[in-house]
This record gives sequence, structure tokens and C-alpha cells, in this order.
Amino acid sequence: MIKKKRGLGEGLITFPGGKVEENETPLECAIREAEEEVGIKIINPKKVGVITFKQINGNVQVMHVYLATEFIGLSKESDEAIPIWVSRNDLPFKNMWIDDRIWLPLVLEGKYVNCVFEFTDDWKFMISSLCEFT
Ligand SMILES: CNc1ncnc2c1ncn2[C@@H]1O[C@H](COP(=O)(O)OP(=O)(O)OP(=O)(O)O)[C@@H](O)[C@H]1O
Repeated sequence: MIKKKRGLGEGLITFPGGKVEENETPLECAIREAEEEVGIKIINPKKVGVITFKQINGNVQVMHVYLATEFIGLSKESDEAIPIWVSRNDLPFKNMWIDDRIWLPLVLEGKYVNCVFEFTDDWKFMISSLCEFT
């Protein structure tokens, strides 16, 4: 995981990730972001879910989630993130995005998740959640 140093979710413990660039697939984006943020090359990332975030103001963002169990390199700090290792049995949920508590355990059990979470415009409160998984 990473401790995010700037931008939305600054200070939170989250995952390497970011916005898809022009002419880039979500998979390519996941690989690039892991490289940019923590300096590792992830091997064979597998898609494990799609999460939609809605805000009251109508903004909608879609997050594609990938899981990689192997990588090349040594994780290192960047301008954006401090890499940290966490135990799956002791995830730092108190310092994570609230929705992670819902979908992450499912993903770690091997499920594919499809969730919709509704937030206030300031991202402080989650108003509703709906998840299906297979
Ligand atoms: C609102 N609820 C949320 N719940 C759970 N996780 C969330 C999240 N919102 C953002 N994330 C995480 O943050 C990463 C980058 O998000 P994002 O805002 O695009 O950040 P970032 O500024 O790094 O993007 P760029 O690097 O500039 O493209 C993303 O992969 C994901 O791990």
C-alpha cells in the first residue's frame, strides 16, 4: 500500500493508482502508476473489480482494480507516495478510504467486485453503497 503525500486522499493509506491518460488502457495505467509512485514493475496484474464513485453533484468516476502478486524492483518513496507493507490480517482501515472496508476483503478472498459508492461532494461521507461480487 502507499501513504499518499498529496492530492485527493492526502495522508490516507491507499493503493498506487491514478487517472488514465489519453490513449492508455486501465491496465496500462495501473502498471504505469505502480512504476511512477513506488518504482516497481508489477507482473501479470489481474483485474479484480470495477468501482463507481458518485458524488451528489453528479460527478461519476470509475476505478478499475488490479491485483498483482509479483513484481520486479524494490519499492521506494516518490513525490506522491510512501510505500508501506501491511498484513492482510491487520489492514489499516482506520486510515483508508471508507469504501475499502467493503470491497477490499472481497477482493482478498478472490472475488471479482462490482460496486457503486455514493459520496458527499467533499468526500467526507459515504451515503450509500451497493456491491455485487462473483
Ligand atoms: C473516494 N474513494 C476512494 N476509495 C478508494 N480508493 C480511492 C478512492 N479515491 C481514490 N482512490 C485511490 O487513489 C488512487 C488514485 O486516485 P486519484 O484521485 O486518481 O489520484 P492521483 O491524484 O494520484 O491521480 P494522478 O496520479 O494525478 O493521475 C486510486 O488508485 C485508489 O487507490
